[in-house]
Amino acid sequence: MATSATNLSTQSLNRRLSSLSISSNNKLSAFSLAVSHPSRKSRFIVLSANLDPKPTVLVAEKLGEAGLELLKEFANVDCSYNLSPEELCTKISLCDALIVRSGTKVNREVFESSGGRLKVVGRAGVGIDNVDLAAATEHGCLVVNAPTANTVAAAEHGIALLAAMARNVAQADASVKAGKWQRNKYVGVSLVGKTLAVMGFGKVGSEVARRAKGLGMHVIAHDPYAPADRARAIGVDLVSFEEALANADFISLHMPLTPTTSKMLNDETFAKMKKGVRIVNVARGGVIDEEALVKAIDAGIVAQAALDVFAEEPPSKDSKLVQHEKVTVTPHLGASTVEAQEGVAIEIAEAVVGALKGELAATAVNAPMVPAEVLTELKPYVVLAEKLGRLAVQLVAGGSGVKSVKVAYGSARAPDDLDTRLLRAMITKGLIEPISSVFVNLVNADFTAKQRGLRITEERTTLDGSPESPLDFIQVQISNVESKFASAISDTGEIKVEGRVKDGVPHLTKVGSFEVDVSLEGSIILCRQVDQPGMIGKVGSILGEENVNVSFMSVGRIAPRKQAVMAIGVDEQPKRETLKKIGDIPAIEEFVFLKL
Ligand SMILES: NC(=O)C1=CN([C@@H]2O[C@H](COP(=O)(O)OP(=O)(O)OC[C@H]3O[C@@H](n4cnc5c(N)ncnc54)[C@H](O)[C@@H]3O)[C@@H](O)[C@H]2O)C=CC1
Ligand SMILES: O=C(O)C(=O)COP(=O)(O)O
Repeated sequence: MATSATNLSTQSLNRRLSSLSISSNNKLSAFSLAVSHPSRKSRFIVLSANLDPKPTVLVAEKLGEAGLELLKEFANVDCSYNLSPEELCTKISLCDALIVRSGTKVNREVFESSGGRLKVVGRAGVGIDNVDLAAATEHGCLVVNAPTANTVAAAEHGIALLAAMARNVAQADASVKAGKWQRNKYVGVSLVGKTLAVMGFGKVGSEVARRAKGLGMHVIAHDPYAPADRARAIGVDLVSFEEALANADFISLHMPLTPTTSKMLNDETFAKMKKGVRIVNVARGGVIDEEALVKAIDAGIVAQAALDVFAEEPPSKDSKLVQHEKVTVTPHLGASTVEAQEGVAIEIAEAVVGALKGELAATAVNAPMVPAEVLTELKPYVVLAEKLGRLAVQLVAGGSGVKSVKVAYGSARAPDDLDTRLLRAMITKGLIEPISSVFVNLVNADFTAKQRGLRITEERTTLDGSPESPLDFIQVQISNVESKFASAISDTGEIKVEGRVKDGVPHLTKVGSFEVDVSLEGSIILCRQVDQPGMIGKVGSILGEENVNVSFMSVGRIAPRKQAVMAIGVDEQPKRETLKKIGDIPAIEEFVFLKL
């Protein structure tokens, strides 16, 4: 890896070659050019090009070796720890994926600086409060995490802090090392028979509860979203927030940091706690109002606290909370066991590699998670959905402005058995990409549609028949627009295209009110003509003369010798003159060429 910075002034632009990334075989793998433009607000525009077919993964915090090995099999891996925010923003334009732990803020500026190249952010752990999910989604960047591999480590650390706090282990240790022997000062309290309130009964919370029961504690839990049967199975009572506060001798926090949980423990809530309560936090510092905690300790409401996490990390050296003798602290070590870090590294490397390969991630945070078996089944319908979107939008006459799209799914399956989020996203992609420079994927589809004022409604028709295949047909209708191919307008006035999957291949089966049957591969010419003999031959020979290969032809007609629509699948894009020759055939009333 080499970095060079050279100043090249021009009249109006101040360009700076910000970084050069050289792959291990010393070939230039990518470059980025940072341009600061005086007339624009933005500090710089990053132009970058990837000259290496292998994607580049920036690992910005320490990751287990096994995960790095997995990444290296597939990508160029750049391990650069302790980057400043500016360095991260500069480097990111050369990266397809970024892997972080809790110590890196992946904010909006990071996504903006990536110049669209960053496709995946992998959080090697659970909490994604350090990643700006809205910005990621707006930039079409998938965020994945590693939600399971550090659960036990975090729960064990919670229990370690609970016991260490109750028996003053850290304070007594420091005292002995300072040459003292203060046996009376460090008398502790017992855990057995005490009530522990677990706040947030998810993966870590339930493992803490299980272990605390083993220590003879009475465990209650508060979690508005936890299933009661999971709590019952462990022998834990789910209670209200107020009940938990009023009854707990110990409170252990295990919820994510969200706008709702931010400063959940504050002056008001400390006042509702049992006098002498002890608090453990291995979740996120921000769920406690730290100033209020210091006050509650000094007022004798809270007897002790044991904290692994802080609102600001690292906390300031003179933090009253950290320095308080009744507070035991660790530097965010919950996930830091050898075993957990290996597990997390593998879990995140697999998720990031899968996402870079275009697979749908099982641990996606900002996109629908689609189980592998559902995906296999839906695959051809996903292709069909995108192609129908592409066809429909190309039928709109310029300037009409697409605002309202109705998608109808015909299926013999019960509505609950058909998850259409993936299909809707692909239709959106098909509708938007041909008419804009925006890149649409599963992550940003709904956001992009909303931003463009595109309203997509879905309707399902439950059909009789076999629920073996997930869908019978998909229809895309665009309302309140004119069409450049009038025959695509249905009886009810919308542009309408319908498709089906036949033998695993997506087919166009209806245009407006005309039934056709053409496989959706290559591109399509649609012609409306007066139904008469010889039309297929005439059009076919014009295309043949111009060396355009016809893959499929189908004619749909209202009645013999009346109007018909001919759909012709072509492998190559015909030249403008060739299309004109088709249009000049006297019986052809209108025609359109559609790129798939
Ligand atoms: N200190 C460390 O190194 C580690 C910290 N963590 C943190 O621990 C926390 C829990 O992680 P997991 O159990 O894996 O997550 P999880 O998602 O399995 O569980 C979180 C639970 O909190 C509940 N919850 C959400 N809002 C709540 C509210 N207002 N009140 C009560 N409960 C609420 C959810 O329903 C869920 O059951 C997260 O904040 C995570 O970032 C996790 C691993 C290591
Ligand atoms: O997984 C989590 O939520 C954690 O807090 C662990 O953080 P870390 O990966 O150790 O920086």
